[in-house]
Parts: sequence; C-alpha cells; structure tokens
Amino acid sequence: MSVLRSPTTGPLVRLTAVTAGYGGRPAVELVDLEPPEGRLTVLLGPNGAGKSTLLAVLAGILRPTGGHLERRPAMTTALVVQRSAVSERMPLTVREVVSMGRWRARGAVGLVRAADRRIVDDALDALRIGRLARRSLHELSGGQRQRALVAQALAQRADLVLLDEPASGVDDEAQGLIRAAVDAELDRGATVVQATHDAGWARRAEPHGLVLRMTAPAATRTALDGCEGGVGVGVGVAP
Ligand SMILES: Nc1ncnc2c1ncn2[C@@H]1O[C@H](COP(=O)(O)OP(=O)(O)OP(=O)(O)O)[C@@H](O)[C@H]1O
Repeated sequence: MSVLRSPTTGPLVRLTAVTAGYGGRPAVELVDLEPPEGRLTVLLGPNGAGKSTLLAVLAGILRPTGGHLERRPAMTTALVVQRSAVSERMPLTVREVVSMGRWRARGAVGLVRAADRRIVDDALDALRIGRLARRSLHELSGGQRQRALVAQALAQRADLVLLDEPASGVDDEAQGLIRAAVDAELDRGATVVQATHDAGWARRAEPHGLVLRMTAPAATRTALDGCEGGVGVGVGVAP
C-alpha cells in the first residue's frame, strides 16, 4: 500500500482500490472513494460491513494493506467514534471533553484563548449540553455522552469530519440536534462522512453528496453504479 501526499489542489482525501482489515483479514476490499468536498458522504451498511474500518482509514489511523490513500497535506480531521468505543469512566467533565477539540489548534499545553472558549461554548450550545458542562462524563446517559462527543468534533472546526453512527440510540431531540450540527458543518464548508445503518441519512446526502452502500462480509468488490443527481451508489463488498 502507499500513502500519497497530494498537492493543495488535490482531493481532500481519496481512496483508490483500498483494502484494509485486521490481522491479515480484510474488512474492506478494493474500495474507491473520494468524498465530495463540502458535501455529505454516507457510508450505509449493516453491522460488520466495514464502515468503521473505512472511517479509520479516512482518518489516517488505520493503514491500508493495499491500494492508495491520498490526504491533502495539513488538512485537519475530526473523528467521532461509536459511543461504545469510548470509556464512560473517563474522569473528565463535559467541558473538558469538548475543550479537547481545541487541543490541535492551540497545542495541548497552549493558552486557552477567549476564541477557544467561545468555540467550546458554541459547541456545547449546539448540542444543548451547556447545563451539563461541569458534570463528569460517567454521570451522563448514553445519549448525553454522544452529544458531548459530537460537540467535541464541532469544536475542532476540522476540514474533514468523520462520524460513526452519531445518531444511533439517541432520542428524537438529540437526533435533530445532530442533524443540525451536520448541516452547520457543511455550511461551514467541512466535508462530512457519516457511517450509519439508517437509510434516512442516505436521503439527506442527496442530491449533491455521495452514498456508499456496503454489504457484509467484505470479500470482493461489486460494481460501482453511478446514479442521477450526483449521488454515487456503490462500492460494495459482496459475500
Ligand atoms: N479491532 C478489530 N480487530 C479485528 N477485527 C475487527 C476489528 N474491528 C472490526 N473488525 C472486523 O472487521 C469487520 C468490519 O467491522 P467494522 O466495525 O468496520 O464494521 P461496521 O460496518 O462499522 O459495523 P457496525 O455497524 O457493527 O459498527 C467485522 O467483521 C469486524 O469483526
């Protein structure tokens, strides 16, 4: 596999024939994907289809075993992992969790500027968790924790925002807030890639985004099937 560095004019991130997995077993195979900039890309598929794996490759935290990964130099990435992947025992308050979203911009030991505080406040407000700011993460419900994780991603003001099932298991209000947060990130110009089982999100990617339909288990690539209206469908992984 190779990791190519593209010039500033190249794609934000592009996968070409990427294969990736664990312990020699591919979880996704031969995937081509270039999320359209400033748009929503939805990775749609059942459990085990490889959505989280693909997000990890896009985030640059899982090295493909084959194919090419191109990431624009100096681009910034925010990744919201599945809630179950985050220890609820982390001894951090909600404000601290969201403030961690500013670490890259200010440096982990850098001064917290008024602008950073404002961005954190805005992120807390966007997910309506300002009143929970001083509570420890472990005191929150699962849905409240999910809001805090999405708020942390908003605080990063990243170029590429990767969300793994952000609205799963949360109530209607939180779902609405997360949808609005995604819209706000797109309005800001961010490129958003979201993994989900929910076909409703696929409709939200239309008509300008991209839907990547995935099936489990990963083995071989099926046909790429372009769609009208700018919605690409396909890269599958067929049994
Ligand atoms: N850390 C890991 N070690 C070994 N195998 C893994 C690991 N993570 C995922 N897998 C395997 O890779 C395959 C794809 O998993 P992945 O989590 O990417 O799918 P998914 O589409 O995100 O599923 P879900 O909807 O359940 O989150 C599965 O067969 C899974 O068992």
